[in-house]
Amino acid sequence: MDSPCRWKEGDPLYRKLKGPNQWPDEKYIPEFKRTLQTFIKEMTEFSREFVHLISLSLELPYDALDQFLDPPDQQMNRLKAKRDIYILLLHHLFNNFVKYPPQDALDPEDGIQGVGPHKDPWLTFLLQVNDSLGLQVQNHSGDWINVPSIDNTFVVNIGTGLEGVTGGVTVATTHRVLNPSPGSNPRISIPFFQMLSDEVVLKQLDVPEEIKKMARKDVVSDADSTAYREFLSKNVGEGVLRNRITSHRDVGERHYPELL
Ligand SMILES: O=C(O)CCC(=O)C(=O)O
Ligand SMILES: [Fe+2]
Repeated sequence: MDSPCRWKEGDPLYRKLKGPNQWPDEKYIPEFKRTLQTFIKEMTEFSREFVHLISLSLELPYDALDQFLDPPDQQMNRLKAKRDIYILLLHHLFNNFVKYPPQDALDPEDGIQGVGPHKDPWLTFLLQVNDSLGLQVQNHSGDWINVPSIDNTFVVNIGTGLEGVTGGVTVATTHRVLNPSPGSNPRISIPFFQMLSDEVVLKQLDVPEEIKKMARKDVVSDADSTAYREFLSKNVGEGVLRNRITSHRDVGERHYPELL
């Protein structure tokens, strides 16, 4: 779970993208590391069961999607954190992770968009910790719909990789986050990303014809899907690296100029 950096001279560059977790000092946040390690372990097991349910609902063997994931004991999943979490944790204990301040607390130059329209890579399980609105999903007609927080409930986002391997039956969720309206509380969320194995090349599964017919052809999305095409032509590690350096060009120019 505490992934070491696996890259060594001569290895593909994408192996540099995974490194050890940066835990805050226990003296400031006692139990933080242990609590989160438990959370990640339980989410890893739960998300594994969840992909089995997706396979079964597509009338495939329960483990049909496992080939795209690392074995359970080596799988590295990802929680998203922002730096100010550590400060928040001192006050509220565990349940805070990504914080979206209300619009009136933002620098006007930064706009009100917490995260722009996009699709995730594979499967995301999102805990909305408090009830400040911000997350929106785009329906098939192109309208943006608020996603309210419901107690003890995960929001599950389907990603482009999963859409690709099911031949479009499980449509990737286009979503975005707006900062909460002026005067609201900050919005807090904990996204858990189930990660694909870097070494696999995604390929379409043999989904039965009568299920494949259910794939929608008329989906409107404000997010483009180039990442998905990358995933189908190269292994996942290459696709992720290329996607990161194009979405964060400044970082790409500094660390991977030869790839741009
Ligand atoms: O914070 C959220 O609620 C969603 C964040 C998100 O969409 C992402 O990190 O991919
Ligand atoms: Fe997302």
